[in-house]
Amino acid sequence: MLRLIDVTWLYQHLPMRFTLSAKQGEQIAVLGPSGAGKSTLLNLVAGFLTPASGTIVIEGEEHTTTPPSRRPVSMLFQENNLFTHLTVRQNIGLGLHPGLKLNAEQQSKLNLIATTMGLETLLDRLPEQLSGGQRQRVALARCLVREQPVLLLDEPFSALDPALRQEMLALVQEVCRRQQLTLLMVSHSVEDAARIAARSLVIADGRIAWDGLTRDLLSGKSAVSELLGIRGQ
Ligand SMILES: Nc1ncnc2c1ncn2[C@@H]1O[C@H](COP(=O)(O)OP(=O)(O)OP(=O)(O)O)[C@@H](O)[C@H]1O
Repeated sequence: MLRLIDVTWLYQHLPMRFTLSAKQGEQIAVLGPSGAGKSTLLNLVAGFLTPASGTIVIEGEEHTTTPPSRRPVSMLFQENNLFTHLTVRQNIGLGLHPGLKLNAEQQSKLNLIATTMGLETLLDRLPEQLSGGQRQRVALARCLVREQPVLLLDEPFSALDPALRQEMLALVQEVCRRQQLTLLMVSHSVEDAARIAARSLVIADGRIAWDGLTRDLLSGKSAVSELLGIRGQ
């Protein structure tokens, strides 16, 4: 369970305020125009930004000022998620232990997630020896191996070609269902959002301008559809 109560963040020109409640295991797409505050919302939940006021509750505990590493949250960015001098195995291992001292149980957890994500033959490669899709797969594996209940994805697959993007979305959806993860995923594509999230938020000018069913957005019937460039039939 995730709750944001009047969480504010002040950039000089754009005060932002978010109130939001998500059930455990709920998948939510975060949509809206460029510069509206989508990444800011995720960064507040992850703890990379500390709110000026308001309250953040995750899994029944207040985390408004908890540092990112101590929040029950994993976050995946659009790019630059991996350490270039570390192998795939080490990059995933960082999700389990910052000093990479893994015990037997952690080692087997790492191997299991690598197999689930189809990375078992790539474990000794460096990121530069991987394709863009494989790199994001490794980054996602590092998030998932931490087994945190909240997963935040900030346009994670937008640099990938459409077929690979669909494949990654299907993978995320399956993992979220299996592990009952609460997902917030920023996307520029309502179609991508619809594949993975029944519920969407539309952020505009630092506020949640709309919160409802993704299919209502897609149909173009909602007042905010226009904001996303969707026209009703
Ligand atoms: N560190 C910062 N200092 C000042 N302003 C910032 C900072 N980071 C972001 N902003 C501004 O805050 C606003 C919201 O940024 P944010 O990155 O949350 O938007 P976004 O909806 O994720 O946009 P995009 O879709 O383009 O990634 C933008 O106007 C941005 O220029």
